[in-house]
Amino acid sequence: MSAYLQGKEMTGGDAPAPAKPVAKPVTIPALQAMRAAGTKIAMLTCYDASFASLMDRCGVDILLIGDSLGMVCAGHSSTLPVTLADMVYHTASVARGNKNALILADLPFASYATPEAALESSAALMRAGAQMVKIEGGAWLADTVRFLAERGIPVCAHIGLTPQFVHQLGGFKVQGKTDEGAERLKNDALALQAAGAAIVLLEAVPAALGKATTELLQVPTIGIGAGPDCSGQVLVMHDMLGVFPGHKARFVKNFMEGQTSIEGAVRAYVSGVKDGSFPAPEHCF
Ligand SMILES: Nc1nc(=O)c2c([nH]1)NC[C@@H]1CN(c3ccc(C(=O)N[C@@H](CCC(=O)O)C(=O)O)cc3)CN21
Ligand SMILES: CC(C)C(=O)C(=O)O
Ligand SMILES: [Mg+2]
Repeated sequence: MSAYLQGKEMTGGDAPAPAKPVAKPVTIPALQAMRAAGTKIAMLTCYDASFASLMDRCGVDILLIGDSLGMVCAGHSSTLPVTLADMVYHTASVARGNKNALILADLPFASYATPEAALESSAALMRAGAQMVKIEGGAWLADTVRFLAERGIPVCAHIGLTPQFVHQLGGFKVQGKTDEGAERLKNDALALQAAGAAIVLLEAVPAALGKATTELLQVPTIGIGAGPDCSGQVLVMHDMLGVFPGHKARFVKNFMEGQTSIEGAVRAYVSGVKDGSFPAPEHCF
């Protein structure tokens, strides 16, 4: 035995420290398993390498490079001015800071008008480090979802309040409030799942509809203003850190309150999602 090991044995005496759980990369099958096990999925938007490193360290499961960057980073009043080049730049930045979180990037406005355009735009994001792309729209996008999924591009389908449709919706308004609207949303979710969507994201819908849609689907759902019964939650990082100067939506909670660091706030968000305490009734429609 080497002197080094002998020395260790002589000073040792205590039981070996329990192995620190090694963080594993979050994969799409892992998200499906989390849904099956009832483990909530914690997602945050992220736009740069430093925050990616921090969020990854705090156990955020999915980092979303959201086209909300046009509003929170660039100061626009909607997400429409965001370009594919903007999304590629921020996706590559986040990917460089990340180790284990799954990287999801938004396809920006008008970059997925046809399946072929969606493939080309998605390929640019995947080359920059995205592992899944998100598109806004209902059953009309089923062919696009299938076209991407069949070619190795996992898709998150974003329904409910779809901010790229702000001009048709007449503002950032809660969706699925009527019986007809709720039925349409559920049918959209089923059609997108059948086309191969790996995740369905529900934005600004009544909590009861978030629950019903989640129960109807086999794939995980991620909610933002869609109640506590989705498989996971997402917030815009500037909202949960209380630094966005614009209008504060009902679903937003400032996790800096009661914390003394950004890392503390992100950890509070992750545990709030995981233990089901976020969203609370005051954050729901
Ligand atoms: N900072 C930020 N946070 C977001 O959540 C976000 C963005 N930006 N940009 C892109 C979209 C826009 N989103 C928004 C913006 C505002 C409301 C909002 O104020 N909703 C009203 C509902 C009003 C109604 O239905 O009449 C609310 O009271 O929450 C919702 C979603 C979500 N996304
Ligand atoms: C609000 C989330 C879901 C989003 O799409 C974004 O940040 O762009
Ligand atoms: Mg978006």
